[in-house]
Amino acid sequence: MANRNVPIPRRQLYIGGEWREPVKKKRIPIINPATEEIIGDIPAATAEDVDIAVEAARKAIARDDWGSTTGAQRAKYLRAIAAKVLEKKSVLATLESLDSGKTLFESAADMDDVAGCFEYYADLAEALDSRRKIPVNLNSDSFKTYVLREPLGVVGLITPWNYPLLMAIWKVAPALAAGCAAILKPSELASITCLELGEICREIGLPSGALNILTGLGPEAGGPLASHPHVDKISFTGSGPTGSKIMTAAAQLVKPVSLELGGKSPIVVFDDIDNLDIAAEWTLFGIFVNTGQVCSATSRLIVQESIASAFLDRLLKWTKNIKISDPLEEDCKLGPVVSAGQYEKVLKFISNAKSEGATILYGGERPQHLKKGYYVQPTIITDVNTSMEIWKEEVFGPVLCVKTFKTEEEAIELANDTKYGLAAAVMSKDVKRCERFTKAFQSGIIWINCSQPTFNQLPWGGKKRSGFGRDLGEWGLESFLNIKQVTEYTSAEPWAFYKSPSKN
Ligand SMILES: NC(=O)C1=CN([C@@H]2O[C@H](COP(=O)(O)OP(=O)(O)OC[C@H]3O[C@@H](n4cnc5c(N)ncnc54)[C@H](O)[C@@H]3O)[C@@H](O)[C@H]2O)C=CC1
Ligand SMILES: NCCCC(=O)O
Ligand code: NA
Repeated sequence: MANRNVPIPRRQLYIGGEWREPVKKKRIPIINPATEEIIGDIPAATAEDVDIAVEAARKAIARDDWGSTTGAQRAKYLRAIAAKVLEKKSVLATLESLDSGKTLFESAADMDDVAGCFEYYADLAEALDSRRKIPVNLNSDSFKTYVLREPLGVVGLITPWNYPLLMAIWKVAPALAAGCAAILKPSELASITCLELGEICREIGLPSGALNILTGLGPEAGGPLASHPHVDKISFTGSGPTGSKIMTAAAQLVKPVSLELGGKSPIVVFDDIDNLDIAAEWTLFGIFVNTGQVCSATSRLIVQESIASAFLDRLLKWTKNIKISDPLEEDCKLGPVVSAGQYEKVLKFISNAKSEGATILYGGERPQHLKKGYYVQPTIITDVNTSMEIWKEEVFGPVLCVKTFKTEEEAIELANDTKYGLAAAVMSKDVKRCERFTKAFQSGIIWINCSQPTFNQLPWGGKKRSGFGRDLGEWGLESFLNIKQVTEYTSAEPWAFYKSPSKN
C-alpha cells in the first residue's frame, strides 16, 4: 500500500502568482472517499476573489512578460511545468487517489498524461510562431491582407472531479500555449492536485497572473466566473444541467463557451469477433475504468443475440476477477466513487432499474468486504428496455446496461437512441461494417475494437447534448485563439465611391 500519510498541503487561492486567503476566509473540507474521513480543507472562493483573479489575469496580458511572449517562450514554461509534474509524480498521484478515490495506478497514469499534455502543447506553442501571421493573397493590386492568430484573452476553465488534474490540464495547457491568461475553477469534490499545480507554477516562475487557481463551490466561484464581463471565454467539462447554466450566464454577454457534458455511450459487439475475451476486457474497461466515472464511458452494451449468452458469461468471469479495494492498495482495479452524493446517486439508479423491471445480473450493492467508503460493486444490468432510466441517463458509476440486437440496422438504431453524442464503440472484424458504423454513429469520438484510449493529438468532444467545442489536439489550441484579419489599402489612387467635392 502506498503511504496514506502523505501530508495534505494547506493552500490558499493561487492569484497573481501568490497564495492569497479568500476574501470571505471560508474553507471546504476535503473528504477521502475510501475512508469517508476529512483529511484537510481547501479555500472557498467567492465573487470577490473572482474579481481579484480576473484583474490579475488582465494585468498579465497587459504585461510584456506574458502578453508579449512568443510561442517558443511560452513553450519553455510549459516544459518546465511538465518536468516538475514528473518530479513530483509519486506525491501528486497519491494526493489524487486520496482526494478522488481513483486507483493509484490510474492516478500515476494521469500524472504521466498531465506531463505529456503540457509537452504536447509546448510543441504546438512553438509551431504557432510560424502560423501567427498568415498572408492571404486576394489577387488585388489595391489591398494587402493577412490573418493573425492571437490569444483570446482572459479565459475561465471550469472542470470536474473525475480526472481532477488531467481535465484541468486539457484546458490549462492549450490556454497557456495560446498566450491567454487563465482562471481555473476545479471541482470542490477534488481540488488538491489543481492547487499543487499553483505551487508548481510558482516554483518554475510562470509570470504572475498567467494562471490563477480558484477553488470553491460551483454557484459561488464558478457562477461569477461564467458571468464576469472581463472573462472572454468559458471552457467547461461537467454535467449537462451545470453546462446549461453556464451557457445561460455566458449568453447574457455573448461570451463564447465550449461544453463537454458527458454521455451514455454505446458499445456494439458483433458475433464475428474472433476472441470473446479480448472483446469482454474492452467492454469492462469501457465502463469500469475510473469506477465508471468517465464522460465517455461505454455504459450501454449492445450485443448481437447469437453470442449474447456466451458473451455475458465471459463478462461475468472477468468482472468477478476485478479487485475492489482501497485505491492505494496494490493491484486495486476499482476504487470508491468520489463522494457520498455520487454513491447515493449510483445506488438509486440501480434500485430504479430494478423497480422498472430490469435484472441485476451482477453486483448492484456495496461490496461485503468493505464496510467504510463509497464503494459500489461493478454492476451489469440486463432485461433493459429503451424507456428505462438506466438506458437513458448518465449514471457516472460502474454500471453497465445490456441490450441485444439481431440486425445491423437495429444495432445502429439502438446505439443512436440517446440524447447524448460523445463516444461510441464497435467491435467487429468486418472492416466495411466498422466503416458503416463510423458514419452512422452520432458522436464525436469513435472507437473500433476498443473503448476509451485517449490521445493528446486527437480532438475530444461531442454533439447532441454532450455539448460542443473540442479539447485536445490542434482544435484545443484553436479554441483559445482569436482570428483577426488585417486589410490594408495599398493603392495610391482615391477610392472613388463618393463624388469628390473638388469636382463640384
Ligand atoms: N461529463 C463529465 O465529465 C462529468 C459529468 N458529471 C456528472 O454530473 C453529475 C453531478 O456532478 P457535479 O460534481 O455536481 O458536476 P457539475 O457539473 O455540477 O460540476 C462540474 C464543475 O462545475 C462547477 N459548477 C457547478 N455549478 C456551477 C454553476 N452554477 N456555475 C458555474 N460552475 C458550476 C463545479 O463546481 C465543478 O467545478 C455527476 O453525478 C455526473 O453524472 C460530473 C463530473 C464530470
Ligand atoms: N480518458 C479520459 C476521459 C476524460 C473524461 O471523462 O472526459
Ligand atoms: Na475528495
